[in-house]
Amino acid sequence: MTEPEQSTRGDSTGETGIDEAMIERLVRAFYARVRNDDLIGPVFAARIVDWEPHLTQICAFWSSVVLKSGRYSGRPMAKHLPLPVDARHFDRWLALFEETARDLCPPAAAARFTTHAKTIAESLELGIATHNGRLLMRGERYRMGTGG
Ligand code: HEM
Repeated sequence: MTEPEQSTRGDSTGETGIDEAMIERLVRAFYARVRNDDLIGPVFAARIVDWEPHLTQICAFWSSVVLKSGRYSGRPMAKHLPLPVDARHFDRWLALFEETARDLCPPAAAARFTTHAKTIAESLELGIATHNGRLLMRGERYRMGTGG
């Protein structure tokens, strides 16, 4: 009674129809495209040896974000800080994500995923810039190798 958030197995968010199965389909299709991408594929290939545990974590992450299931308890910012990525990589990541969500999900669900992805990507890009000694102004993008 007091913990409604805990019982989300197979639950869906009413208006969008998002449930755990949709999240898993989206995550698998998205990372299949990511792995084939010439810009961001190599960044993942250099760090992820075994994809199944990664995909499990990412499904738990999206379940926590969208279904509020509390299944994910990692620290995504810390994992991204050392990565050699900037605005170009985030733009590609988002373009692939948006395209995959549009291909696989009903419009309201795709919009929901994409809105969250954009906010999180923006915060990761900001964190990475700061980690590399760049303080971004509002709306400014992080470009690697452009000095302080
Ligand atoms: C430039 C774009 C991105 C690249 C190249 C990238 C790459 C990576 C890599 C290589 C890892 C594994 C790190 C490790 O285990 O040491 C990782 C983890 C993760 N990524 Fe990203 N990422 C990007 C953007 C995003 C965005 C926008 C999100 C969310 C919307 C996201 C969500 C996650 C999460 C949740 C994890 C951690 C999973 C865990 O706890 O093990 N990533 N990412």
